[in-house]
Amino acid sequence: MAKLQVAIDLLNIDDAIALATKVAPYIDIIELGTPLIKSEGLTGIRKMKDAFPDKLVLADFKTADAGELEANMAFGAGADYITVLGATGDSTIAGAVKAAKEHGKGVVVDTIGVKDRVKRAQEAIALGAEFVELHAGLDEQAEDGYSIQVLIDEATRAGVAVSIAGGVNLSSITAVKKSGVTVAVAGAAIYGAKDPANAAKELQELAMA
Ligand SMILES: O=C(CO)[C@H](O)[C@H](O)COP(=O)(O)O
Repeated sequence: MAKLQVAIDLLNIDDAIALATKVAPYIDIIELGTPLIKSEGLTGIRKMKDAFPDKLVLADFKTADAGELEANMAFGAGADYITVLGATGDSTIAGAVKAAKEHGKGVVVDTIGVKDRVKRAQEAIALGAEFVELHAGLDEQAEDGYSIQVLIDEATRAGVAVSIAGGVNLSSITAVKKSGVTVAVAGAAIYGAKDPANAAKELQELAMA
């Protein structure tokens, strides 16, 4: 059974909260996507956590430096998780982990742009990350020949707690879940659906099957 995370890549917090209200019954983790955080800042995190105090809120900071400082900012605003780039140095991850321990929260390391995602995932878990996102970002997904299967294969051999992000949808969720992920991340498959609540419900049913 995998948890389901909705990645909200909208630009307006009121729209994001309206979407989260529709899908919350089927979702474990509400992610404020990087564009949403750049648009709305820490106030957006506060508003989302205030609206959903019983849900886990993930701030997709994609932190590249000043790990402890940025993690303190995110956790202080109410986030339960912050993302830190796997491509950055170990000390940045370690700094964010230090802040997470002080707040009783968690660090998710995002492997976007990392060549050897499995090796970096194992290193990140050793540094104290709660789980690692095996991630093909929106640009990589748009490249010719992209298939989520590469992430599914990596999850199968990672041997550590991972999520998959990058094209999780109703067609791929069963294979994603079977790969043993801790969390399946779905963005466009939910916020771009005609009926986001129904899309989230169907994804959750398959993630739990
Ligand atoms: O973090 C992200 C981009 O950097 C996206 O939220 C993540 O890739 C989700 O993608 P999708 O919409 O394909 O589910």
